[in-house]
Amino acid sequence: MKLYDLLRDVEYTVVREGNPEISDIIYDSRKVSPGTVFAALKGAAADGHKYACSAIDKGAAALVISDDLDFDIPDGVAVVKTDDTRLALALMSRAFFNYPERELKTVAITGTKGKTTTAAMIAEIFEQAGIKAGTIGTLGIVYGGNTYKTDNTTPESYEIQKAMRNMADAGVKAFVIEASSIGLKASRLAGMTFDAAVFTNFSNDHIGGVEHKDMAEYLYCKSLLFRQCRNAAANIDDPAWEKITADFKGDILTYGFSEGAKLRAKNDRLLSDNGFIGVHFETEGLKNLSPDVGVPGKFNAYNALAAISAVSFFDIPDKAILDGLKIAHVKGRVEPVKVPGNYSLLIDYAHNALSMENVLTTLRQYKPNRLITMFGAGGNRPKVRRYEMGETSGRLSDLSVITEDNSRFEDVMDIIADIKTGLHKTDGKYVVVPKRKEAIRYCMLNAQDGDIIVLAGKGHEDYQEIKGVKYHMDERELIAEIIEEEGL
Ligand SMILES: CC(=O)N[C@H]1[C@@H](OP(=O)(O)OP(=O)(O)OC[C@H]2O[C@@H](n3ccc(=O)[nH]c3=O)[C@H](O)[C@@H]2O)O[C@H](CO)[C@@H](O)[C@@H]1O[C@H](C)C(=O)N[C@@H](C)C(=O)N[C@H](CCC(=O)O)C(=O)O
Ligand SMILES: Nc1ncnc2c1ncn2[C@@H]1O[C@H](COP(=O)(O)OP(=O)(O)OP(=O)(O)O)[C@@H](O)[C@H]1O
Repeated sequence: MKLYDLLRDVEYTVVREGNPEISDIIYDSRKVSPGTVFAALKGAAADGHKYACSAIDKGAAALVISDDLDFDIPDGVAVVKTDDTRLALALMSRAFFNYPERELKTVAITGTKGKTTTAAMIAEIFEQAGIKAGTIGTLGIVYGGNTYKTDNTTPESYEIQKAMRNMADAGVKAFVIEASSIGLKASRLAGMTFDAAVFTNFSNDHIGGVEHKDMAEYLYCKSLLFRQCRNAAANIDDPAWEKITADFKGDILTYGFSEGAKLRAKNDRLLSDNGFIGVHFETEGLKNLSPDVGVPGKFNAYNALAAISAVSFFDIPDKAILDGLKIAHVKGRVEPVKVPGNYSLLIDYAHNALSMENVLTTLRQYKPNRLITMFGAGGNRPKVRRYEMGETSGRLSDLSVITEDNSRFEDVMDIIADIKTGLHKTDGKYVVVPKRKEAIRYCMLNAQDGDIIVLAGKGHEDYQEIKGVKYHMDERELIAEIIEEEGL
């Protein structure tokens, strides 16, 4: 594509004439190859303008800058100047990948908590309706059964546009993205108009360092999403909803348990039945539904409401909503695994005391026969984490099954001894089964009716790291092997 075609949506002035054919857009000088355009971004740690010279040395055909350069531009290199090179990068990337959003139904979710879960629910509902879906968020770029890791929850605009193009070319029809406040601030979503934008909730997070200067800025950045959407939905039970959606020019679909919500929820109750751990509620107003949501805790009723609101802007049958909400989950986060027997087995990524506290407190509300937590702790990481995890599990579990995790260069039994030190501060019962597969076997063979068993620590990971080597280890596979070996 010719440079000026690429720049068709950008406001710029020409510093050095030239309209070369552009092979790719690059924003990191180290990745420049001949014939590319280099966009100089000012970042938290560096200023891309400092690397413009090196980009030219590597063959960049054109530069997009916002500041004057302090060297003579060699002949044959086109240069344009714009106020905001991050915005220019986003607009050029859309054009370069031929506006993939035009081929996709698009949903963006913002909020402090619940983005990843809500995105998974929305994607599953689309899939249940026969519409192939792709997501971008904390888990990475996910579509067609594959996951591609990204550096950020909301990646750089170029990466988003490229992923959307790949999705559209692979037959994906619905695209769901987590819009982080930092991503919005850094124009990573600039130029796009989403079919639907959803606000989940707002609380203190991401303040300080390279993130937001204060809560006001954090709120403002989240609100930016509602300037670039055709439809909007917001959690009316969160006091920040009006401020966050203030710039939306249209009717907001409010959801929540409050009287005034357009999609009103009521009669919520925790569900625990033969391995199914979730939450049930009914809705009225916009839709009369009675969904069983397959992930635990009342907060997941809110995520489900956010998902129902989002898909209500598209022509999605109620059955797909109900089926989707029943099975949607985020891999490795309170992920249910089907097992024979009348108990629940969950895989969760909790690998520190805080996340363990969150998940175990949520599960305690289900009043299980016993709450059993199997976990280890990482080697070559602060020992305090082990003491804290031991103490938290001891306090909140009926039985702790202590095992190995990524022991790295440490002896597993030393790590287990540290966990026991923390656990001994409580009167929690425990057993030690050092080999992880054997620990899972122990949990499964000793499960009683109504137990909830959490395999904590590995989550979505499919490896175990021992002495510098990452060995394949997927807990789902281990569970399947145990079922087969034990004839369960
Ligand atoms: C503070 C921040 O947001 N940094 C992000 C930003 O990097 P940056 O622009 O600050 O990078 P920089 O190192 O200052 O460099 C500036 C420019 O010079 C270029 N450069 C640099 C060196 C060189 O030799 N040549 C060169 O051209 C860089 O490629 C860059 O374009 O742009 C990068 C590419 O998009 C991001 O990966 C990076 O995210 C870092 C890893 C990060 O931690 N970001 C966090 C704060 C973040 O974005 N978090 C949100 C929220 C997560 C949540 O909700 O939990 C997220 O969406 O992930
Ligand atoms: N709607 C919600 N309200 C409050 N807490 C929630 C909600 N949804 C999820 N959580 C809690 O936040 C954790 C993270 O959830 P999720 O990954 O869906 O959110 P996120 O917005 O993507 O967060 P992050 O950016 O931290 O990854 C969950 O494990 C749960 O403890």
